[in-house]
Amino acid sequence: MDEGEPGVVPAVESTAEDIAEMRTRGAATIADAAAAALATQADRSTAETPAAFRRELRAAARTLYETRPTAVSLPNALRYVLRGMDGDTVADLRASTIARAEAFQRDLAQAQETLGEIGANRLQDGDVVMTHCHSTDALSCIEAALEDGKALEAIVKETRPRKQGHITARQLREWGVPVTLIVDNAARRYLDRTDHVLVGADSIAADGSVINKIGTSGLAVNARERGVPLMVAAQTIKLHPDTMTGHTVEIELRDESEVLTGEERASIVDSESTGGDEGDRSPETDGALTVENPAFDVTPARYVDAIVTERGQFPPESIVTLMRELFGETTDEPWEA
Ligand SMILES: O=C(COP(=O)(O)O)[C@H](O)[C@H](O)COP(=O)(O)O
Repeated sequence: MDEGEPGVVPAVESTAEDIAEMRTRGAATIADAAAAALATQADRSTAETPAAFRRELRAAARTLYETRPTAVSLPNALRYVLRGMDGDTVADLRASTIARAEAFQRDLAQAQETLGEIGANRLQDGDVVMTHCHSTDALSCIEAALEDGKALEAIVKETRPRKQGHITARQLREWGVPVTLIVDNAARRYLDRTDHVLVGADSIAADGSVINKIGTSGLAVNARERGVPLMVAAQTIKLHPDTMTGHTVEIELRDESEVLTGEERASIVDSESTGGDEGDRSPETDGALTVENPAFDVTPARYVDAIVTERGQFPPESIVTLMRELFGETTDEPWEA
């Protein structure tokens, strides 16, 4: 991350670092943390003029925006809060920004609950649900189904390289759901006894394609081949308005170290094959061994059976109508103003 922008309070810097380092992760959780950070910036700002206050809030939003590129919930949250910054005095600007951020957080929690109730209707008593990664929106559907008295079982994909499947498994066990944890490569085999694949989303494009944790698209293709429906649980904050004007969603590439330790690299690229010294094994010098670590992939709309939002469930091809209604045709980046 950069040096830091003038006026940005340390709490915002540390929220940004938590997001970048994935101590705070998952699209909804990131959006919630970003809104809370803007409220903290507003609260702790020492700006003496309205112009300075606005500058600081924009700088704070930029700091948060630059952390991770794929989950659109982050810029959507920042845009929402900054648009609510209103007033002619620092006191008014502070109060309106904090109120707007708090409203955002309340709505986010409410949307997740509502979405869960809608998604739960798709799940029947006795169903087996396969999950990928850890999605609070997806889990909300399972929680609501359990509250309705339905017994569910889960097949939880480990989700390499960071194993967010363990977080999902822990939550499901806390709720008393029987869990079978599998490695990602076993998914197709276990689709034979799966009734629903249930995943979340980091972004949803105007054509209904779903951007989610790497491996989602392969799972979706396999699920279609096996005749298992794929349901995406995603609050409308995951709709990516820029895709209405043809922009593509940037897929985050993460560090090699999540995939391969230095020792593992050395065991692959030995001194013989590099023709160099024992110590000459850094990623820079072992140019011929490239590790790529995309964090997300794109699942085309045709493999998705339903997108469940707090506004109802939609066939993916019709999501653009909701996107237009909620975001209009254009978006701006108020932190660049
Ligand atoms: O892909 C991930 C998390 O990726 P990462 O671990 O890289 O952040 C989740 O499926 C979505 O963010 C949805 O989560 P939620 O439903 O909680 O918003």
